[in-house]
Amino acid sequence: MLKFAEVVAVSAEVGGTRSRLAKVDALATLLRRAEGAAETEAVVAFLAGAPRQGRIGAGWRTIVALAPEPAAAATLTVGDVDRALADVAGAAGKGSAGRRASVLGALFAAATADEQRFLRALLTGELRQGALEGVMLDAVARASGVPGEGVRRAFMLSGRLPATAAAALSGGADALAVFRLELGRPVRPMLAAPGASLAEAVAALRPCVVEYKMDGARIQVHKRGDDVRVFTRTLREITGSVPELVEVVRGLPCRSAVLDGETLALTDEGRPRPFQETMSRFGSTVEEQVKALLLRPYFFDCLHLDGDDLIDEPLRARAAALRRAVGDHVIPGLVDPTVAEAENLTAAALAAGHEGVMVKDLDSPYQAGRRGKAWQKVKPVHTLDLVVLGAEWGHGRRTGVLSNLHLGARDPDGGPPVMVGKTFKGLTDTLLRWQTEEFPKHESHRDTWTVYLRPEIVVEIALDGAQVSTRYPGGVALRFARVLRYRPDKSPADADTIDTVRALLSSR
Ligand SMILES: Nc1ncnc2c1ncn2[C@@H]1O[C@H](COP(=O)(O)OP(=O)(O)OP(=O)(O)O)[C@@H](O)[C@H]1O
Repeated sequence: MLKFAEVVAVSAEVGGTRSRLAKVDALATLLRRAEGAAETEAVVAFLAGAPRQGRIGAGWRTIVALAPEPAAAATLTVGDVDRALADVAGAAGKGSAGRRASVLGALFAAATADEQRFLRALLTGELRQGALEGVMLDAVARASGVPGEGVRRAFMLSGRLPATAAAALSGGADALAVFRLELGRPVRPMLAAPGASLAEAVAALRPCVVEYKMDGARIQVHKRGDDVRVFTRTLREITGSVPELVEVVRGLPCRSAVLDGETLALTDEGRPRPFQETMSRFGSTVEEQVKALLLRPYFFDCLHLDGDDLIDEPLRARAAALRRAVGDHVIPGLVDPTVAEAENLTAAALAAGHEGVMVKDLDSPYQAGRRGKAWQKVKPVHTLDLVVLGAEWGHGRRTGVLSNLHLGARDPDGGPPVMVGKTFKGLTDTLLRWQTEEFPKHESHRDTWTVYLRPEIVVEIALDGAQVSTRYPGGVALRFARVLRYRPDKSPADADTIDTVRALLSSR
């Protein structure tokens, strides 16, 4: 039986080194020692910062207020903590608040000072480390002896890191092979790599499709008869917020389907409404709620149709299934166009207010969770998704307002984000107001000029490129960065990496 203190120690070790290899080693050593599925799942969930019970129903205030005298010796096991959290999460009905408080009180009282700190961070969500996923998958592969590809695939199909780890460690490759696309359970979306130019992307991927890259929000829709569910890019279910999409999909001429697409609302002139408005329909708080916006779906992929799994089929077959399944709701695009035709399509996409186009290899399978070369995006401006590390108080007209943002790129090895620049350009009054209200909720500390944040908020930045810098720790700084919009649909694990920023040095 693993001691909880061992998990806490490994978490500190992983956080304390920048070496990917050392992180993988430390995690794999611990995973090998876990006994049975429940213990493995709990260890992986703790290390990833997300208890497998999900939300346990105790608020932030309750948790930070728990400060009993720490235990002198580490006696808690992983199982003890996991059971206590299950108990707290399961408390329901009359007296449940009291029950939660007493179980949590006893748990904290049995914990050492280090364990208390870890638990507090775990339960307030501060420890949630999406960035650790890649490292953890490598560690699972190492500890189980299963090739990384098999582990990654099972995770992308299940979306569940603890269950993937438990299957790999208990049953190896055979247990992972059982993971399949399941109706009702979202898979990680396939992503696109930046393409250099339209002509190069078309030449590299031919035969290809070229489609509008619409400026909306990603959706994945699962239909089983009348049961329709809608998920976001981060696999959050939003079915209840988007009845009009549910209705469209219910009416499609198929029994069962898994569809991938983009959704947005249009103005009366048929141009895309601002991204923030679409996101506000997903229940986000970034901007004021915009009422009575009718979202429309534009589908571009089909992973399952009427009993057939298509995820490993080439795009050519998936696109044919898509047309059968959704008819008019297909995203605008051309199959196997000439470069001149693709250029006309791009001009039409930009003229209609969209971001650019996607070029996709017709022979490629659906690579869930991958940002591969089979899909390439071609956009006229560079954009990056960066993590907000802090914001400075403004001057003059902006006194008392959090303005100049500190921006960080993701460390692909799971370390803290690396600062690459600052900007206050592009911030509207609404965004400034929102920042000033929202940022203190994510504060880690502050000084006279700056409120520093936990790395939780992702912002999309437009820029002209990057330059070598001696001032910033990654050796690279953004050129002419300006804020485009906040990305509540992305977690810091989805942010662009320092390697992507460095790659811009050569692409000028
Ligand atoms: N035709 C399309 N095919 C695939 N994705 C599309 C298409 N049109 C719009 N999109 C959107 O573009 C995204 C894919 O681009 P990318 O892989 O760069 O993701 P991203 O990091 O969210 O990109 P960006 O920040 O540029 O939107 C998808 O997640 C989807 O929301």
